[in-house]
Amino acid sequence: MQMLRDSVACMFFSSTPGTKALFLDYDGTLREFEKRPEAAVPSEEAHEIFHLLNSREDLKVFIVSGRNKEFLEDQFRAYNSFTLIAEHGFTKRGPDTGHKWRPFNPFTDTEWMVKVRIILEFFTRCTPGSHIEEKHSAIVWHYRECDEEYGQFKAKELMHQLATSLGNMPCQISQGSKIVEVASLSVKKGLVVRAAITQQETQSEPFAEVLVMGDDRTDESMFLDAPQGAWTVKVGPGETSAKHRLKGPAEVRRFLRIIADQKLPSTAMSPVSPSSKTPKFFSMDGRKENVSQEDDDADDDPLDCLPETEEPNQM
Ligand SMILES: O=P(O)(O)OC[C@H]1O[C@H](O[C@H]2O[C@H](CO)[C@@H](O)[C@H](O)[C@H]2O)[C@H](O)[C@@H](O)[C@@H]1O
Repeated sequence: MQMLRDSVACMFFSSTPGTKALFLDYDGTLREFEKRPEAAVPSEEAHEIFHLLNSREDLKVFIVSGRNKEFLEDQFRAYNSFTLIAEHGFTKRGPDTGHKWRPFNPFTDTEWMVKVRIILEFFTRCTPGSHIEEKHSAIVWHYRECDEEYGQFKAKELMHQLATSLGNMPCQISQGSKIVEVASLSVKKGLVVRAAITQQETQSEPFAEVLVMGDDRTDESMFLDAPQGAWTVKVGPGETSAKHRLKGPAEVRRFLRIIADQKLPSTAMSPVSPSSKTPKFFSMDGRKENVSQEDDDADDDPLDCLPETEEPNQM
């Protein structure tokens, strides 16, 4: 696995032909963690980057988050070219839904939440510092503010309790960053990526490039379901199926700023001219279409898109 190099950003310049897609997780990827979810809002610096990305007609930005629709709408409503995906793929809002929230699967069953809430309330009562976040299709037990060791111990116990109590109810239990989350079985971030790629293909304009960034276990399905030629980026440490890595949200924002600002740091040069490259196109069966040998090689070394005389800028 390689660290994501700055030079990869040149695949996402406006002078590169075709529409490019960015699938971005929120917590732990675009934003550092905070003790309470409501405190982790985008910084001014992040808003500047979102503003620049929003004004790029050649980019489609997808915020693929575990947050509920109210939070995402509050924070991202100014960016009307963005598609917002709430609760790991439960509902979405963007240009193609007329900026109205639409469920991905209108038959998502959430009746199991009543039973889960009772168990989480019991654990909250006996774990000082913990709290519950209730969403529309998922319910979360937070223990970031607990005593480190005791919180971890209770989280393990809760995972076990949920696994034995929920039987074959249509929900999935997962442990994220200082949270235990129970979500509807029919939601998965990877399905969002697949649907967007397929929709773009049916409009006869497959994405020229795809970038997927996430820090959490729920983001692994995006890495796995992304097309073969996609730039998949794990943010932070840990096992992953992503091909590249960045250290944390600050590096993610720095990388996105390079795309948004359209210049590579220190080299300050423009990317390869549009006419000198054939765009590579993705299809959902994992093959790349319309890919010349030259472009295939460019996948192996993104520095190929820079003029040969320049020194590469590596991270
Ligand atoms: O898919 P994401 O956008 O990464 O959302 C995953 C969960 O993120 C939130 O929890 C995390 O961030 C909180 C704020 O920094 C932090 O307090 C918590 O410990 C983290 O796990 C969110 O509250 C959850 O609903 C999301 O599922």
